Amino acid sequence: MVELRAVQLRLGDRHFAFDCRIETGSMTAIVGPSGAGKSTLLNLIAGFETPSEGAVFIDGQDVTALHPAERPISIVFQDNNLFAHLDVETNIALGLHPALKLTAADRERIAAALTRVGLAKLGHRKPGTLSGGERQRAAFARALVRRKPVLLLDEPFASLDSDLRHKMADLLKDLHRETGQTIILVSHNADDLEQLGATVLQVDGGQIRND
Ligand SMILES: Nc1ncnc2c1ncn2[C@@H]1O[C@H](COP(=O)(O)OP(=O)(O)OP(=O)(O)O)[C@@H](O)[C@H]1O
Repeated sequence: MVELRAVQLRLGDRHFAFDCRIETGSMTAIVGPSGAGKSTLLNLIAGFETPSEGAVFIDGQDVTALHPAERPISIVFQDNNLFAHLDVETNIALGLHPALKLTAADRERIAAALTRVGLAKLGHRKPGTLSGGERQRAAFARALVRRKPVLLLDEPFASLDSDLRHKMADLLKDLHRETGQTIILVSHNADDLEQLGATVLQVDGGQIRND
């Protein structure tokens, strides 16, 4: 499970205090008003923010001092963090092996992930030549090949039209069923959450709301 134990964090004049458990294998949606602290909660789990007090555990391991790359997670963020100078395929390959030493099986996995997100023909394009939705799908494909125990997504469907939103939500559901990963996402969209059947974690004023 993913656990935040008495975590405290200050960013500017904002104070965050999180204490919660997210069950292993669950699909959990972090919801709440703008500025509530949803992305901050995700950043604490990912390791982009470090608590001033308390600890973050993932599957029983204290990861509080670990760099994001050392944590058993993959991430899809709003800005989809793709490298602009590398083509889509290479961006995805980096999710598998930072040194890019790919086997034939790795290449097959990359091709399969691209096909699954509907980008089979765009593997050789640079992110700058793709639409926002295509970039988001490429970031999703990278998370697909990594297969870490925890998948974090911040507004993963934000720049997709409603048709594609549905398809990607279905894909996420299939992935969840197949891999049993713990999936934690931030979403503002009630339709997406209903479609995903996600367990809801309410954040407000920098804390978890328990009602
Ligand atoms: N580095 C920072 N320095 C100062 N304030 C920050 C910093 N990072 C975030 N904040 C503030 O903390 C609050 C929570 O931010 P966060 O991004 O977690 O909210 P959110 O719930 O994800 O909001 P949204 O739905 O609008 O994306 C916001 O008021 C934000 O301005």
